[in-house]
Amino acid sequence: MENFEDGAREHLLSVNVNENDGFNGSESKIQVKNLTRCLDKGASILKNVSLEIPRGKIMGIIGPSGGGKSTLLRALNRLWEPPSGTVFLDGKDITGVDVLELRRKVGMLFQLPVLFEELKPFSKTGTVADNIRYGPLLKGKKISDEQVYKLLTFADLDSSFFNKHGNELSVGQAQRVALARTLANEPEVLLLDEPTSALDPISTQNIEDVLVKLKSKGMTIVMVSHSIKQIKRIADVVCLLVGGEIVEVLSSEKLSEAKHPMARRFLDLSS
Ligand SMILES: Nc1ncnc2c1ncn2[C@@H]1O[C@H](COP(=O)(O)OP(=O)(O)OP(=O)(O)O)[C@@H](O)[C@H]1O
Repeated sequence: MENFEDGAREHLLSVNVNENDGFNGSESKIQVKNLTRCLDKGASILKNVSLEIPRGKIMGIIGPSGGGKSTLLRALNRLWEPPSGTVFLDGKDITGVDVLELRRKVGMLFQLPVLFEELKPFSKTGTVADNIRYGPLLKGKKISDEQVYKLLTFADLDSSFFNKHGNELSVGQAQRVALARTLANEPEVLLLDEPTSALDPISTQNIEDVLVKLKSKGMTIVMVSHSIKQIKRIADVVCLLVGGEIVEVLSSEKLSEAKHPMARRFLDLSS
């Protein structure tokens, strides 16, 4: 953590590690129990999915297209509203938690970053700094310039980005700003839906490095990726989702030992 100075470290650690919450490192941060999503026409996107997402680790979610990966991820911060009694954060049913509070705790980064041009009622300019400040301002907290610089540094962006606008950034830079903006909310969990699929290898590595740093601070990370290589590089645990069902959960070193025929086929064709 050479670049991340004390203030910002405290800023993140204060929310990521809570010694008194009754869990230890080996227990689940998120539990999914018998989660099903059916479409109006009767088809199921998710079929009775149960999953333990370990605290302070990176879990990769992989599987063929249309298998329900994004739907599962979106259920974890109620971008899709799961039925009550199916998703728990620190043992608490997330459908009983205020949705904005939940989304601060469980932040999400998408495949293509979108920076806000106008941030009513706080700013009309929509600079990188304005974007980073937006989440905390919504709950009445103004973060200082110094904290913004520290979040930029943490996301591997130098201070020249502070006053830039979204249209001056590459997709990779915008993705790192989006990450800094999410981190300004001090999330405990980070959900990522193919966050590097639009990025070049160097930008991809920058994002992966930041994710590994966040994990080392105790953050729980859940990442959907189509890259088996990426999953092997950074994930601790891998969940294989095929046709709306979890067919295997393995440590990433044991991915090649997956037994389910569809999972095997997917892995063979992807490697
Ligand atoms: N709101 C919706 N209404 C109708 N069908 C939906 C909806 N959301 C998802 N689906 C369908 O559910 C299935 C699973 O979608 P989902 O995006 O979760 O899969 P995925 O594994 O993330 O796919 P990909 O890897 O292609 O992104 C797909 O067939 C999709 O078309």
